Amino acid sequence: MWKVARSAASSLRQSRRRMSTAIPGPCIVHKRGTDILHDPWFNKDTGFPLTERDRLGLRGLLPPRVISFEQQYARFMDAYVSLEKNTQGQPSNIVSLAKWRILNRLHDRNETLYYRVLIDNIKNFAPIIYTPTVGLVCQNYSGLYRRPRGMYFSAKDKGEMMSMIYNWPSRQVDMIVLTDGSRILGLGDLGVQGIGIPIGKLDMYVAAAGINPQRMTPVSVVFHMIMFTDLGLRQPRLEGDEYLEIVDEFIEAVHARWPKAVVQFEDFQMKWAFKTLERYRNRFCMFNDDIQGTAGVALAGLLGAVRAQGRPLTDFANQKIVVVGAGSAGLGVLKMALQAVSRMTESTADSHFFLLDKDVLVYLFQAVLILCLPMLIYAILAALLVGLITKERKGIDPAAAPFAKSHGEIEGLGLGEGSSLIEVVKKVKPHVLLGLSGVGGVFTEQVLTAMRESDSTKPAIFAMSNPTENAECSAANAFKYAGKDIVFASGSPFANVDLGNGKTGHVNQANNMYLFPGIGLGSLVSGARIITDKMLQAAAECLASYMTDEEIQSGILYPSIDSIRDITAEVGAAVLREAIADGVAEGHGDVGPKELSHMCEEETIQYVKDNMWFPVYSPLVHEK
Ligand SMILES: NC(=O)c1ccc[n+]([C@@H]2O[C@H](COP(=O)([O-])OP(=O)(O)OC[C@H]3O[C@@H](n4cnc5c(N)ncnc54)[C@H](O)[C@@H]3O)[C@@H](O)[C@H]2O)c1
Ligand SMILES: O=C(O)C[C@H](O)C(=O)O
Ligand SMILES: [Mg+2]
Repeated sequence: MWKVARSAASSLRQSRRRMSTAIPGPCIVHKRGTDILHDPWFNKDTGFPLTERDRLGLRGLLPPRVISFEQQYARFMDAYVSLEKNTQGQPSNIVSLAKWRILNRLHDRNETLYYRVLIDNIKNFAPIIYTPTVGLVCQNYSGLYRRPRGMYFSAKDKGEMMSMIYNWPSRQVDMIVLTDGSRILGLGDLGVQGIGIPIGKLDMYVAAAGINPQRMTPVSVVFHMIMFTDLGLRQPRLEGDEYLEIVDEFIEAVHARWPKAVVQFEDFQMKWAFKTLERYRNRFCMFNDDIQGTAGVALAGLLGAVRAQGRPLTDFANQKIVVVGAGSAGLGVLKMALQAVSRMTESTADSHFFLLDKDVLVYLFQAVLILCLPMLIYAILAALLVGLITKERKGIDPAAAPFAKSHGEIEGLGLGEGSSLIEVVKKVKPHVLLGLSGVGGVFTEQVLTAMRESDSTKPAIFAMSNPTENAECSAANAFKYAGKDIVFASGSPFANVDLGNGKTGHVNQANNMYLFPGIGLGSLVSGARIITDKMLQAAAECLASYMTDEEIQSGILYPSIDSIRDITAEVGAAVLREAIADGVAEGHGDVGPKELSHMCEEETIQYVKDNMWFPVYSPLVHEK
């Protein structure tokens, strides 16, 4: 609480500095009177100057005293601090939802003020508007729903999408985050309630990348029934071609109206995540955040873990990495890691990656077991059937096949098909243990303790699953059982750990939030036709090189989220430069591809920064 109050004061000082340099241009508005007050984009609440009140027909509709932006800001922060005080001691879910509600009410009322407090206090507010609270919000979305935000497409809209797209009020849209709600964080299929995720991701786009909120759309495409959803259709999910036809129709409609919009696919279940990525990536400017954004963030962290051991980056090829969870994120990470190895050694034969997941047989047993056995027995049996993926495994997903171990590769270690996690860790002695399974606590005390025998001087534990309770282990347990010399990263935020003797176990947040805003922004301002592997690689390398050796030595692999706009500007510029080098940049607005290609590195960063929107009250000019 105290931290928020203190940072509010300093944020306000920073805000003033920024305001004094920025002269906001006028904003054309086609409405008057209460219509303006009810539009969060234009509304300034009590902040409308008297002359503007006269011009826009607002005189008498507001209390007479004009309250400055700074005062409004301070009042909001005071209310937030009071809420923290008043909810002290209450269960954390209740407190988090209360904080989300107060922010959401401001979002619904006055976007300029909302985004300013978000930008200035991103470290405190990211865990509320984004992971982990956003997961809780999605689970409770039907009850929390007050007013629409974003667009919704369902199976009933087949054949109508082209006209529906024109229902969106903004003429220009730059950024779309799309979900089908089928794999929301580690929480499963939440259907239409998953819309909370695109909303949270787009809030991060505004905060980190300065995407103008009037030029973005959160979208839910949902084609199914789910028991606890009040807001969705009560129908089975579409499958096969029927599903793809709908997504095809949606993406064609988007492209027809906004051909330069970047579309981010988010939280699709694995089969559709890969399928849609392959289907659209060479035709549209799109990417899948869970596969590609996560991969870049993980790779940056893994390279940091190599540096933390005092080894050259090329040693990455020798790192033994155990990945738990062969889903969209886990496979995305391994694919990018393998590309990095092949760049370093010109061969992938020597990579030392071990992948564990459920055997498909589990899925066959699942239905029977759930019906016949109590959940505890089911959980134990399911855990027993999770293990090392080898070429012996039947029905292996084609995307996982390149990482399946051959008998020859593992027999010397005494491992085989389905070897358990504890066996693998004990025998491989990995440098890195990385979880993207969505299952909380799979890095048990025994598994973490076995990491003490790692061949690394600084074993790395990445518990990347979200939200917090789905993390493979907590930060405290990681340091307690795996030792004080580990480097630790998690997808959801954990507090740093007090190691005693005045030492701190640093907690890194290995979350794709460090990359997706820069990938989206760099693609947008380069006018990229498509998003290539090299652009994604450039993003990851940029993030990896952001940290100093000193920081890395103290276990800090990622920058503080406080500097997310600067990071995003650099990542965006790296993506832009690679888009030019890769021949996919078509230019943005008045800036053509030739002009872009003549910019030096600093100029690209400045150009990206210049394209970032910053929330200030603009003078409103009424036009009929
Ligand atoms: N930190 C980040 O930036 C980030 C990014 C993407 C995804 N995630 C998180 O990672 C998790 C997985 O996401 P995904 O998109 O890969 O989901 P997914 O459903 O595609 O994959 C999860 C995989 O884990 C496997 N699995 C389940 N239980 C397991 C167990 N006990 N041991 C080993 N494997 C097991 C599943 O069979 C599946 O293959 C989610 O919790 C998600 O929130 C985090
Ligand atoms: O949403 C996040 O926090 C990261 C990631 O995209 C996820 O699906 O968990
Ligand atoms: Mg995601």
